[in-house]
Amino acid sequence: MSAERTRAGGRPGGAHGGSAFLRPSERPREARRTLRRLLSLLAPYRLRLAGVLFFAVLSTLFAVVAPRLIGEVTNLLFAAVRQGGVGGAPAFVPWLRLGAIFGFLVGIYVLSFVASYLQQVLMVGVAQDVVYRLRRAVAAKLARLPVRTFDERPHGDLMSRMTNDLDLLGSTLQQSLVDVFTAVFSGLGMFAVMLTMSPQLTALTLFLLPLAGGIVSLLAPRAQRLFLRQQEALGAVSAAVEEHVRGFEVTKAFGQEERAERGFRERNFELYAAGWRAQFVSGLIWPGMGFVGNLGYVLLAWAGALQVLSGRLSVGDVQAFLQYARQLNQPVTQLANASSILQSTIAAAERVFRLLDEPEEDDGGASPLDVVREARGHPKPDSASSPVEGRGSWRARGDVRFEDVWFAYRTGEPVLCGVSFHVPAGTRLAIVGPTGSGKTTLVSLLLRFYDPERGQILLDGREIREIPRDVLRRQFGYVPQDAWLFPGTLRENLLYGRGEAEEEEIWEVLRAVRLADVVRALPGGLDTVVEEDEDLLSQGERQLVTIARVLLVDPPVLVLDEATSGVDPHTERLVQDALELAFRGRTSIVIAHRLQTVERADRIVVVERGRVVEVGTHEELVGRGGAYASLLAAASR
Ligand SMILES: Nc1ncnc2c1ncn2[C@@H]1O[C@H](COP(=O)(O)OP(=O)(O)OP(=O)(O)O)[C@@H](O)[C@H]1O
Repeated sequence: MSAERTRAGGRPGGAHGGSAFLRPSERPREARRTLRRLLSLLAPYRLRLAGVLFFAVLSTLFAVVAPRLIGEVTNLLFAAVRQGGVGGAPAFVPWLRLGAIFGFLVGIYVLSFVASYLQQVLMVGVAQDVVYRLRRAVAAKLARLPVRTFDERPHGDLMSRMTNDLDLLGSTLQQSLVDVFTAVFSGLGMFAVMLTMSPQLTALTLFLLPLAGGIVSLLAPRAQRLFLRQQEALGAVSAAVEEHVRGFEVTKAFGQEERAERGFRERNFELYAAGWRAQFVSGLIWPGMGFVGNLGYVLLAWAGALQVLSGRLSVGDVQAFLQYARQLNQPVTQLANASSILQSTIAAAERVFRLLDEPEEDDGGASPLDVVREARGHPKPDSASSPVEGRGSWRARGDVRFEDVWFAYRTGEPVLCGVSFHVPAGTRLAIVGPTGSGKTTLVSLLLRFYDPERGQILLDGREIREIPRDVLRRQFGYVPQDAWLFPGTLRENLLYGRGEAEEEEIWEVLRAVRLADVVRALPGGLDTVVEEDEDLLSQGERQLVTIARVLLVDPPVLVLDEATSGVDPHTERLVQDALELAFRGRTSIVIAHRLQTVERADRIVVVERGRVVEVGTHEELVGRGGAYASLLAAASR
């Protein structure tokens, strides 16, 4: 171990800071399997890792050799002083020999330093490469996960795979692994030298070494528990602060400042008490270890002195030995530290691998269904232009049919109960119903974010499960309720579903939805970067962008979740006009909130609690005086 590293490792923590073994570490569930998988990730870097090992051995040279050589210096000086007699000047000082030893020491020091540097460089490259590859794999995986996975987990949880877990993996590979290598090599090296010098003193050192570890194993679990409590208390304080800040106006409006402050004071005191205890107990560990270490040191010095007196060891040897004994503590604490970090890292890697192993959205167009259908003697509808075979070019006519569709997000809580309706190609369907009745779910099933539990959905007479997912989704242009533009340029947002288009075509669409002037007035035109939170574009203009996006794709079916938030009457008219343009010549399925949209629909489906309760045109349904008429009456109230 090089001198720098030894010093840096004097107080364990290394790159991760603090004493890792004092922090509660997570336990991986399948450590072996995860470790094997991690190693297989490292396999392509075999050569570079061999280099890391080689340089790790070299970098420990100084720590292993230096005390022995300095002991040699002591022996030479001691002999010279003895020759001169007590108080007299030494008769002969072997300057040449001393100079050679010091020169050698400097050489080894430089060599250790360079080796340590090269080892870092190699390891950083490997670590960054592995994490880069994993990050790409996770990103690709997220794109292939079914929507259900996102429902079932908090988004923060998934994001944390990408950030915290992969970061920890990177820094451990970069630092802790190197620490482990150097700790092992320097520990073994020093042990071997000590053994050659004095087996008795080595045995004594080995006996004393675990005593310091005993202090750690006595106090560390307690400290870990206390740190956990401190973390919980900190969480409670953060929650209180958030409440304070976010609910500031409500707290004030209801005159609850004092209550809020009292709550905060209590939690703050709990944090103070928990923090004090955790720091106190963990603070005992280092002095305790120091104390035991020093006692051992004294014992070793005494035993060494006895050996010198009996003529079995020289003074320089004992001095070297004492230095080794001191240094030996460092790899031991470093290993203890690294083992805790490694455990957390394996737990993090396990979470990443679990995500990578999540079942993906199947491709759709599952040929088994085709096979079954054909085996039963049903010809494939429209087989001349099959979406499976003509993957790239197939275009539906746009005939959509729901047949007795049942669906539940959670088993036993059906959201759709036997829904059936038909949207002939080129017609417009409005879906209306109270909030929570299942309108959005219908659209989610059509786009195959989820699959029905029973019944089927047909596009041009073909079960949508038989159509490859990518082909299916290309048939739909989706205008979501929330006109969300992702961070990027306006051009990228417009071409999101299309990839590329002629400049003129983009402007044509922009003119059609009457956005051209607005875009021209933007500082960067089409290349203006639109951020989520800034207001270069108004809400209505953002809606127009999402409509223009669909027009550029020109899909056979338009699915629109009509925005509920109102915009000014002028923009509202622009949006309506743009939508009319988008509806033209294609099948349209609209979750409608505006009367105007509903009135113009060829057919209206009224959904209530997951069931279709009425189907008909506006006039028919008004005349019937049923659910639709009540909805209208409620809306105009
Ligand atoms: N991802 C989900 N996981 C679990 N339950 C869900 C999920 N999405 C919707 N639900 C539930 O399914 C039911 C139907 O929801 P859906 O969003 O389809 O209704 P909606 O008619 O579109 O309502 P709104 O008009 O308010 O958008 C509701 O009870 C809702 O709470």
